[in-house]
Amino acid sequence: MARQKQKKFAVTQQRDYIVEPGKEIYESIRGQWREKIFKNDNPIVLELACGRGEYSTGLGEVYPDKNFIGIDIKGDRLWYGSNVVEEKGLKNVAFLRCFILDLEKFFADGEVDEIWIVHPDPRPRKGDAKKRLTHPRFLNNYRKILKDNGLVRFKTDNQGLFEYTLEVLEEEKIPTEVQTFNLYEEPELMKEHHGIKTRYERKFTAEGHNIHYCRFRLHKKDITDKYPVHNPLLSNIASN
Ligand SMILES: C[S@@+](CC[C@H](N)C(=O)[O-])C[C@H]1O[C@@H](n2cnc3c(N)ncnc32)[C@H](O)[C@@H]1O
Repeated sequence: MARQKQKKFAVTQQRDYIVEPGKEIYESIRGQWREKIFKNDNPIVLELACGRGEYSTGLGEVYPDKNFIGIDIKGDRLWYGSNVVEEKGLKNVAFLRCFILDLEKFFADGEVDEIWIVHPDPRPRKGDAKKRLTHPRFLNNYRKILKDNGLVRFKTDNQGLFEYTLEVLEEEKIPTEVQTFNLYEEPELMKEHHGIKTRYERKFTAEGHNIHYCRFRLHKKDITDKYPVHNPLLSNIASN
């Protein structure tokens, strides 16, 4: 019932900082986030698979001199996060509703300074490896929108996904700056998270899962044409 109400609210109320299908700005925002949404020149940080966007709103409060964009395909979750933005009066937090593989349609080359990937779906089936957000084809896409040497932070409760990610990074010759299988035992690394725990993290820790965390940097020189490129001028946004 509450979920239905939220969806109705989402289509009836306009919020300028939510970029979603049906809005004119949806197709013209590429390369213009600072100018059109944030009206400043500050760094842009993405939270991928953001759900309710706890990192965007939490970090947005801690770092008023950075811009945060929570990205997810599920609109009702973004609307939950947008209520937090309204309550806290945050001017540096926005949301984008799109598929993560389509990031290139919405961000220009080098427009993004940093990426957080927070508890994405683990996709444990072998045949689903291509859908994992740390599969090389996703890393390739992140390289295109990140500035050179841009930072990626990855957090998951899922040991299989974490091990898979470390394997991918090793194969791609991407060194991790830090990595831990139990973040909660690393007080220095915990500081980077500012006490923020997402809805899924609270659920997973209550079930006794450890939280895994690593960060690494991606270089433009490693962009490959091995994976199909989304051309924002050619692809149809509605065809997701
Ligand atoms: C397990 S939930 C985690 C949500 C949130 N980060 C948290 O920790 O509470 C994974 C989220 O990723 C989103 N998601 C999964 N694959 C996606 C994709 N390819 N593009 C956009 N969103 C995606 C889902 O809609 C879902 O909200």
